[in-house]
Amino acid sequence: MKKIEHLGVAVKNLEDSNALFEKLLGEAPYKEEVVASEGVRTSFFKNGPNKIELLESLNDNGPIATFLAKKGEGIHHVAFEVADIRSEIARLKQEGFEVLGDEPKRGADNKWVVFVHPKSTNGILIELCQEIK
Ligand SMILES: CC[C@H](C(=O)O)C(=O)SCCNC(=O)CCNC(=O)[C@H](O)C(C)(C)COP(=O)(O)OP(=O)(O)OC[C@H]1O[C@@H](n2cnc3c(N)ncnc32)[C@H](O)[C@@H]1OP(=O)(O)O
Ligand SMILES: [Co+2]
Repeated sequence: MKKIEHLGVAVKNLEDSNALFEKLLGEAPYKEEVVASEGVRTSFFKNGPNKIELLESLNDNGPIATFLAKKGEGIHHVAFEVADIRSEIARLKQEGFEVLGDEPKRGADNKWVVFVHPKSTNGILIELCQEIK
């Protein structure tokens, strides 16, 4: 793992939360992006070397909708940047982590992504991200 790539925050309303985080961070989001495969609409804020990803659900049954229904708004996942996502998938599986899927999938912000189930990581949903060159 190279660094924390972003913190994912589940929100009910992206426009309201964009305005709130713009006040908090002192700058506007640098992008908004729909990731239909995940049923999410996202916005990204840079904060020095770090990023915050806000996620609103596009449907009533996707991961963000389920999370919001159960836990309300808040930190949803921690994403790590990796150099080689496929070798990280193999390594983590070997180490006994529950990696969700054998292959990376296309995520937001021009990344290949995969997730690790929170039950194998002390309750934190982990995302691995590799830049798509
Ligand atoms: C990819 C675009 C973008 C990007 O950055 O590129 C994103 O980040 S998209 C983010 C949204 N997509 C995902 O989260 C995909 C991975 N998540 C999943 O596959 C599911 O959410 C999963 C498997 C983690 C949970 O789904 P499930 O249907 O099992 O929901 P449950 O509510 O039954 O959860 C089971 C169990 O896990 C706990 N849980 C669920 N989500 C989280 C979470 N984000 N953080 C911590 N814990 C979580 C939940 O409370 C349940 O625990 P229990 O003790 O049984 O109540
Ligand atoms: Co993310």
